[in-house]
Amino acid sequence: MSEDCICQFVIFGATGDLASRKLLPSLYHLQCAGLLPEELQIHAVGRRPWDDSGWLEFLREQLESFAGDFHPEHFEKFAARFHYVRGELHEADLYQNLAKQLTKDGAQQPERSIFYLAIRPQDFFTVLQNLSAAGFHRDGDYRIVIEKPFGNDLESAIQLNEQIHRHFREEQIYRIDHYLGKEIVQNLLVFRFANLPIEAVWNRNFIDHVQITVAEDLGVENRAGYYDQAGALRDMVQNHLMQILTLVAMEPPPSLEADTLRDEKVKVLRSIRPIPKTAIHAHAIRAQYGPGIIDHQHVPGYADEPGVAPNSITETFVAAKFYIDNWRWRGVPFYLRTGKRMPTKSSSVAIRFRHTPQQLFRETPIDRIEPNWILLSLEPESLKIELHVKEPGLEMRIRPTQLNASYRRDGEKELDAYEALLLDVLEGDKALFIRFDEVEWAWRAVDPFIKRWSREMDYIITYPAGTWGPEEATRIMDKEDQFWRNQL
Ligand SMILES: NC(=O)C1=CN([C@@H]2O[C@H](COP(=O)(O)OP(=O)(O)OC[C@H]3O[C@@H](n4cnc5c(N)ncnc54)[C@H](OP(=O)(O)O)[C@@H]3O)[C@@H](O)[C@H]2O)C=CC1
Ligand SMILES: O=C1O[C@H](COP(=O)(O)O)[C@@H](O)[C@H](O)[C@H]1O
Repeated sequence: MSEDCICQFVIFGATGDLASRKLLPSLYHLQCAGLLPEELQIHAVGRRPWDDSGWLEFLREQLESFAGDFHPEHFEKFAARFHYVRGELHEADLYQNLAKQLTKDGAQQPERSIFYLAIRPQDFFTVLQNLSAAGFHRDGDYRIVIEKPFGNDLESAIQLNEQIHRHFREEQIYRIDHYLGKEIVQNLLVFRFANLPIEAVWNRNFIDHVQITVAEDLGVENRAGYYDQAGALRDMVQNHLMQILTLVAMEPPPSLEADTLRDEKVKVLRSIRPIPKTAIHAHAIRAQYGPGIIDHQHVPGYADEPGVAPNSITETFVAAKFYIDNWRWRGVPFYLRTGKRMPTKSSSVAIRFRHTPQQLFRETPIDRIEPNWILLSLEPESLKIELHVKEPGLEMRIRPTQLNASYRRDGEKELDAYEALLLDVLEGDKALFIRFDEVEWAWRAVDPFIKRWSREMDYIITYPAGTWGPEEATRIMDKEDQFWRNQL
């Protein structure tokens, strides 16, 4: 066994949606690419009454469904790394069994290990406390990967952080936001800071508004246990969308070192204008999907999904407006929107520029002249700039065209966000993980909505599945000529 290899990887919540959809396929792809340390053992923790063979059957099914390419010969080697550990998260037995399994014969302490918390946020602390009591403490070489949302609101996030620090050192904590592992999200930094013409117009003098959309066609699937408590604001806005916002809005950092980047991101979050209690409805709208049609198939509404509480008013859609009160962005609205059961999976940053000061080409009706846009699509990946050109012919009519700056060359393969971030955890590289002050200031930005909505528990508007959300979502826009950009 190589000396500096961290060779024990424990997944809490190994039977959950995150594990099935993302973690297990990513680990499997790393296996296929020969990127996992030879000695790595993976301990799958779940409460289902299985032995190793029951787990392996489940593992195979999940990989066949979600890994894309299933190779029996890679699977055999991958499967050989696994052990199933059955237990309830709040019972000490589980951790004692784990400690036995991770302690070599004759050793005093369990081996160096990574613990991945792919569980509901309300269980994070229970697990950490139990781990610490079982001997996986701050003095050993243990890495803890904590999923988002970190906490349930500002207060609980601060409390959770304090509690964690009683048992573990900050260096041991990897707060993950997998959007930071997406290459196109990282490409935002390159686009902005490696291109002089872009950075020169990236401010309030030229930009009318910014839209960040993360749309999913999936519904809640089988994860109501987690989602019905969380809702879209906590699940997506507080973390993924806020992280994208910081990368769009931040100042150039002095270097790409993890902490200098985080310092700049925190400055953005601290500059977000606090939303007064009386202005919540002008700044945000929440909604829940009803029944509808996606891909020609009827799908049920959220209220009829398995595990959703009767009369749940959990939001599956949020549109919100933020202002960043600094020299660069004062007065420019940032519109954020996310939803489940929208027509398609698509995530984007759409930046609309102001109109030119003079309308010279009068043969094109003024209401048909859309200002320039920069359209950065995270999924499917693309980067476009929308400009005007002259329509061929005698008249000076203009029409929009798109410059496509998409950057992936044929054959260049996308590394999945989780693959990249899991490798970082194995290598101990924290550059793409979140510092607590980022979490804290992101909660401060969304906390006014949480507080207000927690007092409005009797009603939520709905939108038909397969649509771009409720029509009311344009209500938060500042000007009549602003509209959600659905097609890029
Ligand atoms: N799903 C996704 O796409 C993503 C999820 N995340 C984050 O991952 C975390 C988990 O989400 P997700 O996987 O969707 O949630 P799920 O509800 O699908 O999974 C929760 C997991 O915890 C297990 N569990 C729950 N209670 C206990 C218990 N008392 N004892 C033992 N095990 C228990 C469940 O076991 P069982 O299967 O038996 O119920 C399941 O394996 C959340 O923080 C979420 O924000 C982050 C990015 C993407
Ligand atoms: O964190 C989460 O992200 C997924 C969407 O991730 P993506 O990489 O597929 O865009 C979302 O489905 C889930 O609800 C949320 O917890």
